[in-house]
Amino acid sequence: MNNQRRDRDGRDAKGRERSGSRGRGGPRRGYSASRPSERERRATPSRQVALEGLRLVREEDSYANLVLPRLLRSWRVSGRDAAFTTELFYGSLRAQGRLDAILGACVNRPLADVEPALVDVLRLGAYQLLDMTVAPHAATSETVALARAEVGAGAASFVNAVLRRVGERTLPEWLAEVAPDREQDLAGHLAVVHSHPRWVVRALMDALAGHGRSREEIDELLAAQNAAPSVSLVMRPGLTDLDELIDHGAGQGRLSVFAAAWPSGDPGGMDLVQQGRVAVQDEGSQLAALALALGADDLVRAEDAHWLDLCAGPGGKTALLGGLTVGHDADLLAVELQEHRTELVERTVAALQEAGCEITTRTADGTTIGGELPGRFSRVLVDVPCSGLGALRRRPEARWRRTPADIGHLSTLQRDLLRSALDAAADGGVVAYVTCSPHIAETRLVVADILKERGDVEQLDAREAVRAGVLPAQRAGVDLGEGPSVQLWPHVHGTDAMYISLLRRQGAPTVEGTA
Ligand SMILES: C[S@@+](CC[C@H](N)C(=O)[O-])C[C@H]1O[C@@H](n2cnc3c(N)ncnc32)[C@H](O)[C@@H]1O
Repeated sequence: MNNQRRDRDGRDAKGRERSGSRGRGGPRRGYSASRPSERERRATPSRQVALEGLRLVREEDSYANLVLPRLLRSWRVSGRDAAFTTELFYGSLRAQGRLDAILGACVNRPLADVEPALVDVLRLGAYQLLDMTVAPHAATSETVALARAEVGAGAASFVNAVLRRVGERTLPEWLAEVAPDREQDLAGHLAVVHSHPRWVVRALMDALAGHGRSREEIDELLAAQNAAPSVSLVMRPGLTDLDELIDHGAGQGRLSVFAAAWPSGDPGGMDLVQQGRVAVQDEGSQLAALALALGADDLVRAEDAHWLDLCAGPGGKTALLGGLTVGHDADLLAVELQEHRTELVERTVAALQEAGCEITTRTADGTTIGGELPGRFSRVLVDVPCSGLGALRRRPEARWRRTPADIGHLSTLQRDLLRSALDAAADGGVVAYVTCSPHIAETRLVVADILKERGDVEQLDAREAVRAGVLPAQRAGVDLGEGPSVQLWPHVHGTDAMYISLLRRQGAPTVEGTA
């Protein structure tokens, strides 16, 4: 199965893989036949919820960000307990590589030989001891109790012995012992210290250099990828405004003209979110959509009547584009390969459609749209499936799932989608090629290859177009690099590492009456 599809697309509404499972055929959990929801509820189930979340991510390949809210709801964990569980669960996933290096030094057999469920318990215990402000005796005794309840008495004494060894040193002391020497093996050192796979560290260093920044920024970048992102909201164009959001407790966004900042917690209960007038969306994603919907106004040289979103699910950028078609008197076609994701797009844009925006959705393979509707669209967004290496803040488990082989499969699909997007563009139409990965093979190399291959495409300077979506007060100060494409970074812009390249088609055949 295509890894990209499995990881990004092949899931049900609960975030579980639809078919096939990484856990299938692997070691089964041997400690309890029942799921937490079937077991006796405990007074403070925070750690049980975190453990069950780790199991679902490991065995069922679930997305952490979909699993956790569901578990918190079904276990009725809220307030400070929910905050504790969230930090423990996400933190243990992010720190997994570093924790395993430390645990490996405390266990007298390879960690790979320890039952996976027990490794999950050990990770939770070690994370509390080394990364959280939990009192050491509480961290150890609670984790031992968790092991006893979930695995058995023998497991409890094993966990007790291992965590006592872990607790003998602080995190810096452990890193000094288990991380390779920085001078001799920089990538290996950073991989342990910042808990990223070694190949990802290398790819990100290459990405920094390839996008005109310094490799020296790698520590800052990796640290930013490990920080929990603040919650940013997007206002659907025409459906709300900042004053209304401020009345609901939000603050002004940092960069995007459509952003608002949510102080803390889950904004999902807010009426504006439930009505589809506001949603959670990273400001980098907002800027990518706005670069095309607002910033390309002076770049489009075609009749500006038809817009296309070629990879639309779940519809976050579709909604920004769709809401802004109104001011341009245009319509928007949103294409998505996976039917269940087309349904998500439909839900996302429903309030905009009710407000009169002409948005049509369609389940189709985007690589064929250029052949089917050639030369029709004045603006095309192609937000391609990618490795997601720029969004690790919000997908803590993704770094452990991806492999270098994924990049090869993905970059072939990315090229095919970009070719189709360009074929669908009218003469003078603008295509925005977007990824949430800074990997050079998914960004600059894709664009460079397509530019080499086609004589009907010119690359535009995306910086001014991106700037058009930035709040006026920040415009002068925002560093958008050397151009012509824009690469955003968590450690520089506080956004996901979105890549945005604008291409204009010239000399496309004019198509009359294509529908
Ligand atoms: C990066 S996501 C798009 C995110 C979306 N633009 C948003 O802002 O919510 C890429 C999407 O492309 C879809 N996709 C993958 N292959 C595709 C194809 N051949 N044609 C159309 N869509 C495809 C995936 O299912 C996924 O929903």
